[in-house]
Parts: sequence; C-alpha cells; structure tokens
Amino acid sequence: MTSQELTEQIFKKKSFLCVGLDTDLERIPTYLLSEKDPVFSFNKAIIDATHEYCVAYKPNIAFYEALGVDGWKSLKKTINYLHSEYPDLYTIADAKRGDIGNTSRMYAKAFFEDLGFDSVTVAPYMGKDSVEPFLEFTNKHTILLALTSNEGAFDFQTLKTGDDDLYKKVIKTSKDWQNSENLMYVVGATKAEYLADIRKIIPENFLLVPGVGAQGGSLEEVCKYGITKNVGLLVNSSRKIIYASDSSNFAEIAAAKAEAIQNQMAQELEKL
Ligand SMILES: O=c1ccn([C@@H]2O[C@H](COP(=O)(O)O)[C@@H](O)[C@H]2O)c(=O)[nH]1
Repeated sequence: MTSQELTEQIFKKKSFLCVGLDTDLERIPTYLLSEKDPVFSFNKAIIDATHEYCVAYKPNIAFYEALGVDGWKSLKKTINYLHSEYPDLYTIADAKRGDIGNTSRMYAKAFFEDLGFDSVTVAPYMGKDSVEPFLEFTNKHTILLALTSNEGAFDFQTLKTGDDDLYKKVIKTSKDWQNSENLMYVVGATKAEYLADIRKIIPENFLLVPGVGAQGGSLEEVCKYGITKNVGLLVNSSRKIIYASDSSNFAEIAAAKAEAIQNQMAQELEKL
C-alpha cells in the first residue's frame, strides 16, 4: 500500500489507529487454549471485531517467534487472513531488523515477499547499507526506529553527536539514503513533545507512534505536536485493546476500546 492510499483510508475511516497483535498465550482467554491454533483464533476474533475502527495491524514478531514453528505458522495465517478478508488494512511487521546488506536483503524478502507485509520496523544502528536493502522494495515502507517509547531511549538516542541528538542525526542522515521516500519513523507517544522538533526535519513522513494505552502516552499530545495536514500518524495501541478483557466476550470489549480511541481520533481529524 502506498502512503497516499494509507492517507485515503485514514480519512475514509476517520481513524489512524493501529492495533498491535502482541498475542501472548499467557494472556489470551484460557478457553481458547484448547483450539488447534489459539494464537490465530485470538487474532481472528480481535481483527473481526476491531477492523472498522483502525487502519492498520501490527503483529510484534517476538510474540510469534517465541512459539517456534507454531508461532510462525500463526503469524502467516494471520497475515493471510488480513490479505484475504481485509485487503485495505495496512500491515506492519514489528521485527526491528537490520544487519549487513546481504542479510538485510533476506529479512526484507521474508517480511515483504514471503509474508507480504506492507512495512517492517528496522533498527538504524548499522547504518545506510543495512537499511537500503529494505528501501528497494516498491510500495513497501521501512519504519526506522528514531526515538523509542521506552526509558532506555535516553541511554543513546538523545546523546549529542555534534550539534544534534543522535535520533535527529539518524533522521537527517536517512533522508539522503536511496529510496528514502519509502521511510517512516518510530517515535514513542511517551515522548510526544519531541514531535515538534521532529516535524521540523520530516514535515511529511508517516510516523508510527507506539505507547498510547499501557505505556501511558497521550493521543492528544501526540496530535498536538505531530499531526500534519495529511495526518502522517499511525498511533499504535496493543495491550490496552487486545487484553481489555479475558472473558468470552473479549473481542467485543476490545472493539469498544478501539472505538473509543477512534472517536478521539475523529475529533482530532475534524480540527485539521
Ligand atoms: O518505541 C517503541 C517501539 C515499538 N514498540 C512496540 O509497540 C507495541 C506497544 O505495545 P503496548 O501494549 O501498546 O504498550 C509493542 O509491540 C512494542 O514492542 C514500543 O512500544 N515502543
């Protein structure tokens, strides 16, 4: 999906919500554990219930890899289900990859070609040649970690390198990479006030903003500093939505949580 198509979906659905599929066997309703593929059953129920309130889904790959081959199969079934039933929804593999060029190319093929995700998160630490193999793919986005939502972001990302904080240096440098129009950036909702400065460097690019919900980030603050005339935001919430209830009507409750966020987003869009 192109950035323009994603923007169209956002205005059509009055939502820039991304639902995180961080599916954990220890947190899903216990009655699902007797199913053949509990992870897929849970994801399917969440997707069916929440799809009208969001524009994107973001499985965090760690939750699937932790289950070995079974987890990878559940991931594949989930992405195939999204493609066949809800082809207008944008998909993000939150995998935080990046390696020497020829290895990055294999990661890119895994997520873009084999699994068919629209985007993948990538760590910038290994530099240009570790990221450009992802950027080569047409109509696919590479979402570069810029300023993450966790406390440890202050260990390195805000260190000064010359005149700039490291995260700003990452953003500025990456703008010169081949096919940089395919870049999006991760900025944590817990660091919303930083978005004002970030928007001075990248006024147009989409930002993936995790941290609303369980991590305490504020949607209002994110919009205050980060929204553009074309929105330019995908705000993710995972645990607060998908684990809102562990009873038999968990999907309905998740839908209500997603709808509440979507309503807030619709109000923000009206201000544009
Ligand atoms: O800076 C980052 C980058 C990625 N994440 C991921 O987003 C979700 C957040 O989940 P919540 O349950 O809504 O807190 C999760 O997959 C993280 O690994 C992030 O939180 N911060």
